[in-house]
Amino acid sequence: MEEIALQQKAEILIESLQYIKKFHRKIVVIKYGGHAMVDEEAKKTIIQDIALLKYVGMFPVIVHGGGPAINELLLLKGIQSEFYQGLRITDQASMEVVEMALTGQIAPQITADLNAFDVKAVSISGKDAQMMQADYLDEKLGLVGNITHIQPDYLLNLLADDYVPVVSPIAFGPNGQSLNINSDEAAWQIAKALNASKLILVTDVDGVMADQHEPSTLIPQVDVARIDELIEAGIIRGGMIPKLLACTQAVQGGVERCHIINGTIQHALIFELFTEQGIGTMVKQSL
Ligand SMILES: Nc1ncnc2c1ncn2[C@@H]1O[C@H](COP(=O)(O)OP(=O)(O)O)[C@@H](O)[C@H]1O
Ligand SMILES: CC(=O)N[C@@H](CCC(=O)OP(=O)(O)O)C(=O)O
Repeated sequence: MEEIALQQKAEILIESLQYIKKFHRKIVVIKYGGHAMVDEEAKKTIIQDIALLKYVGMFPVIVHGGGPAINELLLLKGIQSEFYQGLRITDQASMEVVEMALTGQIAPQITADLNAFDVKAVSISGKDAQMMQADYLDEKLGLVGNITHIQPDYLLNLLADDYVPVVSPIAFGPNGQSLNINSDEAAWQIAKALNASKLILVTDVDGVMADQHEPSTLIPQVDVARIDELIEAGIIRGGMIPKLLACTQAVQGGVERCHIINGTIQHALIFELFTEQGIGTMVKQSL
């Protein structure tokens, strides 16, 4: 019995060998969405998975979100918040709260959790070293940014020194003004600038579904050429639109594959990266 269990363990490790080899020394950008951070058990396994990716020789880069935590802090401070097409209308008072939640709470927590696994993680704001530069997107949205340039040197130096960067989606705007960036947007821009092999968007739904409320209708692969059609048909709505647009930009910008996965499934990242069938929805470019 004991021997069979050991044999199975060895087989599992050998099955993952081809993937470990494929992604060795490759950059994988992981967008860790706010909704996937709500479940404590799943949160623990995401951190373990990232630590494992690092220890088998990949270069994970984390871009985190935190919509629910920002909402909670705004509520506590009595500040009303509204969204326009998935983007938070951000005035100066809200911006302070957004920055406090993202760079003051969420990034240091993810970093500390990773460091507890002896991974050298560091939290950085997109503003640091002017890494993520942006302009105002639309005056109706206030302090929301439109990324104009990613300066990747700082991130590349961190990776070369074996650090795992945990990036908050705050950009350096005109005169150093902090600008609020949707984290899906920050993630694809960073993935493209780093020439990443993969972009993985971790959310709290299984992927793109033909019927959004029916997990059995999961679409395992979407070609970028079909995305507009799926949006026009009303199959992809709400928060899924920026995700698929981010995937489109990433794969058109040279990132080989983009995946949307459910981070509330324990060890979702390992399923995606180290198994033949993967998990969630893969977005790829037509051949
Ligand atoms: N076709 C679809 N398949 C799956 N989810 C969809 C679809 N269309 C719209 N959605 C919505 O997109 C949401 C995911 O986006 P969002 O809530 O912004 O995630 P996150 O906070 O992780 O960035 C889902 O919870 C779901 O309500
Ligand atoms: C401009 C804009 O909307 N910024 C987002 C940034 C956080 C985010 O994107 O978090 P999720 O990934 O959890 O949604 C916001 O203020 O909520």
